[in-house]
Amino acid sequence: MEEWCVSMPKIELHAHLNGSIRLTTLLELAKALTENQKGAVNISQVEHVIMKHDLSLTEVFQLFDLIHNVITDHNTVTRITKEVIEDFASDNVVYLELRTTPKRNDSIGMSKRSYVDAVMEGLRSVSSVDVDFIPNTQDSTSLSNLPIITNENSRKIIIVRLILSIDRRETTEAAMETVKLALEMRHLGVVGIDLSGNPKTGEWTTYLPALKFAREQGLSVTLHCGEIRNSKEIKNMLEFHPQRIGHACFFEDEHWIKLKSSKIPVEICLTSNIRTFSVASIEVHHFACLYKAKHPLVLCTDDTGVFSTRLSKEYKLAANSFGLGRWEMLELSRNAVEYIFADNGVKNDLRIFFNSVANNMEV
Ligand SMILES: CNc1ncnc2c1ncn2[C@@H]1O[C@H](COP(=O)(O)O)[C@@H](O)[C@H]1O
Ligand SMILES: [Zn+2]
Repeated sequence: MEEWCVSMPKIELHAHLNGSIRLTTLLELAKALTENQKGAVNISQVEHVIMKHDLSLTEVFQLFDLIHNVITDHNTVTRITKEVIEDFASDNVVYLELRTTPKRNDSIGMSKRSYVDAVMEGLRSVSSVDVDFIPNTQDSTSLSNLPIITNENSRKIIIVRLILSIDRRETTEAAMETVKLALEMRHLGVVGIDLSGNPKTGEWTTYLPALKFAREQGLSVTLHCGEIRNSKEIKNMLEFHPQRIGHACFFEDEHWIKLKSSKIPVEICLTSNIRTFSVASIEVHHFACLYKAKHPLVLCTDDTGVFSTRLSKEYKLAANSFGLGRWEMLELSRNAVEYIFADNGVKNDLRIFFNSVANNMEV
């Protein structure tokens, strides 16, 4: 089962760059900080938090602060991007929407733009697999060259698009700057905007002007929605009708009704929800109910580093917990093609690709 989940081509639509850092890299970088830089970082604390199995949402956001204190300069951003892409590709993810919060740090001359440029440099510097990240003007991707069944010897190809995140700690102006940056960088593969960050912080309405502007300009929008109990926010977010939402853990009856009639696809992050106690146990996870109702769904990892997971593990967990067979898993993966933010050229190539995988599959 595990091997099958790895070999099956997959689509990842909810992965945060800094949360997907390799833990070995995080520790290496934390240890290499100079005494001066160490000021903000307590190494034994980093080690302690990394080793913990379950993390409350509060602890998760403390860990993100630690990670951000270690990943400060452009070269490090480039390095972790490269490693994250290699890790997703080795798990046979063929299409990845990677999201990250553009960060400004005046003391080292980092602007939101130069941060995203450093991410782009990371995409460019991957050499072990072919990375398709610049939208093609000829309406076709390198996927058309992909062998139908990936085997040991075939060279891997991964299509990567970027989503820029707004952190719930930011101001309306900072959010607007992120949206404008996304618009400027569309030709470089930026396809959407995400609202994330500690759900206990701030009001999502602070970002409404930026989110509305993004949508008016044709960017796709995904919102972290219902990570904590907040009935009014969930209701208003659904009324905004984003292209996708993430999590949907603390939904009440009226929210389920709204969600189901809206057909908004949900990015499901099983391990993340269990580890942060957002859902009591896998047996009662809302995946089962939405899957049964044939609601648009996509399995995602959220933060592979922080939650020690990979997309193949999420599929295996779903298969074991909800009794999905190989065919159902492939269908789940294939359906995600319909919810991607990239253009129709990419969508068509992925449809053709998954069709041939399905036609050649031995069940
Ligand atoms: C556990 N569930 C979650 N809920 C909300 N926001 C999350 C998150 N996981 C990650 N992030 C958001 O992504 C940032 C790290 O990646 P980047 O620095 O953007 O690459 C976190 O600081 C947080 O804002
Ligand atoms: Zn997330």
